[in-house]
Amino acid sequence: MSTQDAQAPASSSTSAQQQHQQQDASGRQPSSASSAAAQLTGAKVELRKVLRSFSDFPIPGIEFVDIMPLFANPAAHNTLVDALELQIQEAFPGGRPDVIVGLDARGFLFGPGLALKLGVGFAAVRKKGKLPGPCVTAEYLKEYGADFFQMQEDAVKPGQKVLIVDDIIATGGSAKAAAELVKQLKGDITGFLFILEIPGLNGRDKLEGAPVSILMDDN
Ligand SMILES: O=P(O)(O)OC[C@H]1O[C@H](OP(=O)(O)OP(=O)(O)O)[C@H](O)[C@@H]1O
Ligand SMILES: Nc1ncnc2[nH]cnc12
Repeated sequence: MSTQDAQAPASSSTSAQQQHQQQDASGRQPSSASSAAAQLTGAKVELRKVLRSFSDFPIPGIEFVDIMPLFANPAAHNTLVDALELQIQEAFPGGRPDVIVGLDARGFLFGPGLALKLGVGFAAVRKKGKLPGPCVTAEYLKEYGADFFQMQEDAVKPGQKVLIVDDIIATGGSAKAAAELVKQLKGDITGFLFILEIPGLNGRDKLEGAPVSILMDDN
């Protein structure tokens, strides 16, 4: 194991919405936008401290970023979901999506909770052979192998606004395949949201036509 051990972020369980409504230390009511921006900046700092990484997992040469500590502690989990909600408001000003599409398996850790918080539906992209009924299929290559993804044919309705979410973008192969599935279902992809990016793999270059937002982006 390397880097930091899991720590709970200092953040309280105050929701993003509640935080908007609080006054600052001087007693003035800060603008909702600047309050949200400050909350988001603080959350990113705290969440970074919680991540850890493992060398040579699952195969030699891969530096594996472990996101599980984000979910091990309720304060970190709450900070994450609040931060993702704020990131969506900041990065995708066109309004809420109709559906959040999350990728098997780590996109399932926070995608449904985020969809619930936004009051929208959640749809699953699963590895081949796991979903019953008629499905659409797309092949993809990722950082350490090839695979197939599927979605149920009725998971997204034609014209629905779709936000695709996953924990990590590495080569971008998984997210690209998820986008192909949404396009097969005639969904309208409004964007891609990731918690973090593995640098040096140019994953974003594979995702054309919709904005990409990364919560823990260094830029
Ligand atoms: O950008 P890419 O190169 O496609 O890599 C990113 C994908 O790889 C990881 O999933 P993985 O396939 O390891 O499956 P898991 O979520 O089931 O662990 C990660 O959760 C992303 O989905
Ligand atoms: N380096 C990495 N760490 C964690 N998850 C990954 N998925 C693809 N590449 C990864």
